Amino acid sequence: MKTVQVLDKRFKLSISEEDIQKRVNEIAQQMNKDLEGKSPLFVCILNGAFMFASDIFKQITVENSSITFFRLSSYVGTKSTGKIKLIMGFTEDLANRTVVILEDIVDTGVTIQNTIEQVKAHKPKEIYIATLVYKPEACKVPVNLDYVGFEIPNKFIVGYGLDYDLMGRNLPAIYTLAEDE
Ligand SMILES: O=P(O)(O)OC[C@H]1O[C@H](OP(=O)(O)OP(=O)(O)O)[C@H](O)[C@@H]1O
Ligand SMILES: Nc1nc2[nH]cnc2c(=O)[nH]1
Repeated sequence: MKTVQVLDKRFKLSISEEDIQKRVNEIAQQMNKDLEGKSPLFVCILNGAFMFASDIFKQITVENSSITFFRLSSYVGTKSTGKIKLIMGFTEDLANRTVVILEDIVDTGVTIQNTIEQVKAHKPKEIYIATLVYKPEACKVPVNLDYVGFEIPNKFIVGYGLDYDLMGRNLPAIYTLAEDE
């Protein structure tokens, strides 16, 4: 399937399901090496990262790994509102833990920056950051990403957890908004 229609917009295939799975696998294997002996706590940023987090976490073999969920929201349609809303915070104790933040996308960087601040407030031992997709041209804040699946141009994407007006999250590949949309 080379193009998809999501609501009123057309999107073109940009990262295939096979390429995503291959890259996710590589990242998970690297994490298994880096996190050995650290009893890491993975933090999935809902909603968008649920698919990435699930695919990564299934392949984590590090002893005493656990996962929790944190929910923020800022996008409406294809645009960021610039304001982050905290919808669901942490219930776990992050103090002195190795925390691995799992994001689907770092775009302007505002969400990841906000997440890092909130995680830091809980005094973790260290923080690793993983994102499946990164838009370097769009990112407005300095952020140190430990694991990046794909660097992509500054265009709106959908699929593999990412939505357009709540739709399209179930697509197993990533699609980019068509040029003429
Ligand atoms: O780098 P930024 O410009 O801040 O954008 C990245 C964030 O945008 C999306 O979340 P969204 O606010 O759409 O919520 P959702 O995950 O529930 O779709 C995505 O899941 C990231 O968390
Ligand atoms: N669906 C979607 N959500 C985003 N959040 C930040 N950037 C994007 C994007 O390109 N697509």
